[in-house]
Amino acid sequence: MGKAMSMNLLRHGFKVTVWNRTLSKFVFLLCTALLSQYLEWNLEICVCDELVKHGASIGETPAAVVQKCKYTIAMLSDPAAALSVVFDKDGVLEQICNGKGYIDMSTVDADSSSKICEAITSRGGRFLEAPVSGSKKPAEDGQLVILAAGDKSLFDEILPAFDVLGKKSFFLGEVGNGAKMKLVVNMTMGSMMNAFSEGLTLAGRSGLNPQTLLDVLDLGAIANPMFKMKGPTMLQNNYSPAFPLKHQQKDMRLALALGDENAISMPVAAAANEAFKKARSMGLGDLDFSAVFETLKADGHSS
Ligand SMILES: NC(=O)C1=CN([C@@H]2O[C@H](COP(=O)(O)OP(=O)(O)OC[C@H]3O[C@@H](n4cnc5c(N)ncnc54)[C@H](OP(=O)(O)O)[C@@H]3O)[C@@H](O)[C@H]2O)C=CC1
Ligand SMILES: O=CC(=O)O
Repeated sequence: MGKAMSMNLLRHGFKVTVWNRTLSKFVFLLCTALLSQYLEWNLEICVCDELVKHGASIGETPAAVVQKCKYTIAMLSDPAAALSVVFDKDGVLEQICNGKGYIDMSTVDADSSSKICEAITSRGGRFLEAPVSGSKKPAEDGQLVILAAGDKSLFDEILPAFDVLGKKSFFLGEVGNGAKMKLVVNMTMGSMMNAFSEGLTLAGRSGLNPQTLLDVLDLGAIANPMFKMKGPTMLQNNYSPAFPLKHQQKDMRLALALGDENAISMPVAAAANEAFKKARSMGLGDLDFSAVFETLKADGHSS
């Protein structure tokens, strides 16, 4: 996601400095690779190297990026990564100060976002959480839906960048609201994906053509872009990752924790989370979240 979003900003004339944890790993590995000739290490340069070809500069650490830039955008896997990039050595806090803005677009829980906000603002910086809805393709096409909350003045200043990254930016008020909105959306999406997988499996096992099911669904009241896009690839057992399953399971887990805090019973989401956990235990975590379909195949045929 970070790569697609950076590429988009570059295409639209923004000056971009990038940092990725793997790049620092690569710098170290390259020296060793000269001796050991492990070719796969050369692949590791891709994430940032391609961006550099399109005009990006490289920051050696998160702190170096913040030092150089007025606005820093983070797009990281989960709460642990988001916290680490801010609080750890060479992290954002070492350079954030008055006049600088930090925008975290990762999907995290409201508590982690609030912790980051407090740390940034206590050093004089401004903070916005801005998780996004939409996957790799919408990120490449600048069609994300941005769910921002926090510092309104920072939101207004960063809007030209959001307008490039997304098709619509919502400002949802105080920090935490963007994180919560994103988790509610992905909890719904994850539950839908499981119902869809069960429908495809039931159709196939009961003697119907699953392709015909896709056509029927697409003409009715529950037609939606996700079924339309994922259905055909799922029927081909193609789970090339757009939204990694491990991240969908993380979002289910965080949404269930939000339900817990608010005493909301969510049996459907809880069952969906179990299915995603099962998929992870089957080694499918790095595939697209639609690979949860495979958990039903693993159950075997009934007579
Ligand atoms: N893919 C999608 O369709 C969408 C994803 N999202 C959300 O966006 C975020 C990013 O998703 P996506 O790009 O798909 O995920 P990826 O797994 O492709 O990328 C995760 C990034 O986080 C970095 N990272 C992980 N742990 C750490 C750490 N401890 N310290 C520093 N960096 C770390 C990784 O670095 P490294 O390369 O070194 O591993 C990588 O750059 C997630 O929160 C996800 O839920 C939101 C909408 C859509
Ligand atoms: O978070 C994933 C998405 O597709 O949105």
